[in-house]
Amino acid sequence: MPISIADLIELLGGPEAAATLTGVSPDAIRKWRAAGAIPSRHWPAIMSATGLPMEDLPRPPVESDTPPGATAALVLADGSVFWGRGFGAHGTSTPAELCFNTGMTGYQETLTDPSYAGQIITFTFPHIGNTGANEEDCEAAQVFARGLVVKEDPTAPSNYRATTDLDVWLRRMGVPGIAGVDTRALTLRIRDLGAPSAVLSFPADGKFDLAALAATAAAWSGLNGLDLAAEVSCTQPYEWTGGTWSWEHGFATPETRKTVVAVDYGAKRNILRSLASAGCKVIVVPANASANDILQHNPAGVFLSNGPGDPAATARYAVPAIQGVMYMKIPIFGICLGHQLLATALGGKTYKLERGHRGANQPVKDLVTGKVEITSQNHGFAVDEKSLPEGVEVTHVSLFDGSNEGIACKAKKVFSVQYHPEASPGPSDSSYLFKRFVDMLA
Ligand SMILES: NC(=O)CC[C@H](N)C(=O)O
Repeated sequence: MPISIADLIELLGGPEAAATLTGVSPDAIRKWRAAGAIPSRHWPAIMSATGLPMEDLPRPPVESDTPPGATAALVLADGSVFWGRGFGAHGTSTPAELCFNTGMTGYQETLTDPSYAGQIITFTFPHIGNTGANEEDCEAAQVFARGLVVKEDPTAPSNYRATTDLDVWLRRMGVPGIAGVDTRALTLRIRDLGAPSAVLSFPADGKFDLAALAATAAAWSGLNGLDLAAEVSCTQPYEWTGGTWSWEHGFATPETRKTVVAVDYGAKRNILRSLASAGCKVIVVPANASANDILQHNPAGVFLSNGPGDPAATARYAVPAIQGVMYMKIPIFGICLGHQLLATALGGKTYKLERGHRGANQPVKDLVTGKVEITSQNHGFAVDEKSLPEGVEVTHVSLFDGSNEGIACKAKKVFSVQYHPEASPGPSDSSYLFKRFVDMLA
């Protein structure tokens, strides 16, 4: 069966296809592209490998095309433009991976999750902002996401816990938002084309240079190979105090006994709170802490946090530290990026998912008990089960796409999950994992 250029490029993936196209005449490449034979997400790689100038990307409409009422634009690397109404902070985001999150609640926790560094978040739920914003529902002191895309304009908040509205809060956080976007069309595009690079622009003067915005997005190398944990981590060790929040009591002040060192690759606060509420005295150390830096606190256990970016890039310095801790037979628990790093330290590999998992309704099967948990998730990379060495057990699997969601190595007293047992936002079906970890500690 003859294979088309488009199939060939899809099959090889962008960079490999680009390499095979080196030496092919620019005119031929232009012709294929004009005929729609080159999937748009591979253009940047192919164009940079073949030396074709970026100006060859299709020209987006000129400035005078700004539709009436539009004050912000989401511009994708392929030059397509989604117009809307800006809110939050004026300005233009740095280029980022455009992803979507299916959560219906908890937008403030999602926005402050440091694992979203390097990404622009599209919410598929159309009404974002209804419950305003407050000081308590923050998973970090700032928003690391580079922009926010929503369907409806945020309305005035209706919630007794709100202290301000989403627009004002986002402005304070210095992050631009865009409303009025057809988020269903955008989500289908992200699903079908893979998470594209994009720039969100909400300029104070209302002027758009769309060609420049598209070129900025297209020139960005994407999340592959990027170590973002180092950018969002704390810089000095500190002790975390404070437990989880409840409606009756607010934040708990639990009694803590066993010392746990939590490596901060971009830790969400509710993980630290969950560890404290499970009885841990939590010492947080920076992402680049060595095994010695960790062990000097004499921990009963070590926790590896969630975090942004490509796990393979962070692994370069995180894996030797984790292996040093494992050598001392200290129990380890990892979540999300922490799961990917633990798997790497055990000899496994990670890869980028075709479609990331982001939302609060992700079914995961516990292969040990056969039970299904509905989980909160936010990841674009995953552990390759085939790469796991003997002695490492696969404990959880995604019921959406069969990808890995958890591992354990009993001999080494370590386990980890790809999803978020601390919820925030989302269901707390999996909160038992914090107790399981504490029960392992001497
Ligand atoms: N929430 C996380 O820790 C995300 C891990 C990693 N950055 C990924 O996208 O897969």
